[in-house]
Amino acid sequence: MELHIAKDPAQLSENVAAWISNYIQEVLQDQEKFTFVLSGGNTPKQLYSLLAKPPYAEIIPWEKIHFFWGDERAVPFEDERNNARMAYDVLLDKVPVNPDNIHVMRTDIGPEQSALEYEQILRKYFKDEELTFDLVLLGMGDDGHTLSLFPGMPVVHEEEAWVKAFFLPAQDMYRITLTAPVVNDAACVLFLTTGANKALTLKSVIEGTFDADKFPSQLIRPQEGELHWFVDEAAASAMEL
Ligand SMILES: O=C(O)[C@H](O)[C@@H](O)[C@H](O)[C@H](O)COP(=O)(O)O
Repeated sequence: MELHIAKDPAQLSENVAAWISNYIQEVLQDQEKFTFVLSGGNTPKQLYSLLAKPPYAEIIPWEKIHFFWGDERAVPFEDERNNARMAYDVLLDKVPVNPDNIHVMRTDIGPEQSALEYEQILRKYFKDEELTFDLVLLGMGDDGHTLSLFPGMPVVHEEEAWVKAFFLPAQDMYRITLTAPVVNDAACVLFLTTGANKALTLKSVIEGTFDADKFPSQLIRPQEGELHWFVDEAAASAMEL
C-alpha cells in the first residue's frame, strides 16, 4: 500500500488528476483500451472537473476509455444523488468519450435486475475471462464503508456475485454495488479521502486490527494490483506516521 498525503482537498485533486493522467497514458502504451471504474460521493467531484479541463481534457485519450461505476444509489438518473449523473455533469458530458463506452448501473429498472444486468455487461466486456479493471477509484465514508459495502450489511461478505443490490435501511434506498473480490482483482485501486471527520476511521482502517464488518474499506486489498490511498493532511491527522 502506498500513502500519498496532500495539503488540502484542492492539492489532493491536482495530485490525483496528474497521477491518473500519467497512469492512463502509461497503460495505453501496452493495450488498446482502458477500464476506469468511477466512484460517487462528493470527494471526487473536484478531480472529475479537473480532468474535464486542459491539460487533461486534451492529453487523455478519452475515446479509448471504458467507464464503469463502483456503486450506484437506486434513484432516477435525474436525481442529483445519482452517481452516474454526477459524473456526466462534471466530466463525461465535457470530454470526447464514446457514449458506447459508458457503462452505467441502471436505475430505471428494479435494483436486483440492474445488478444482474450489470454483471452480464461485465461478463460480456471481459469475455468471461478474468475481470481485471485497470483503475478503480474509491471513496471512504465516515463509517468506514466503501463502494456500497456498509458496516454490518451481508453484502460485505459476498464472495460469489460480482454485483449486488440490497436495501439500505439507514438511507431508505436500494444500493447497487460491485463486491470486494471484483475490486481486489483490479490492476490498480485508488482511495480518495479528505477531512478531519474521517481521521479516526482512516486510522482504524489503515492501522487498526482487521474487522471487515466494522470497517468494510479494509476488505480492499488488491491481490496483485496496486493500492494507493490519496488523503489530505486533515484525514491523515490521527495516524502515527
Ligand atoms: O455512492 C456512494 O455513496 C459512494 O460511492 C461511496 O462509497 C462514497 O465513495 C463514500 O460514501 C464517500 O463519499 P464522500 O466522498 O461523499 O465522502
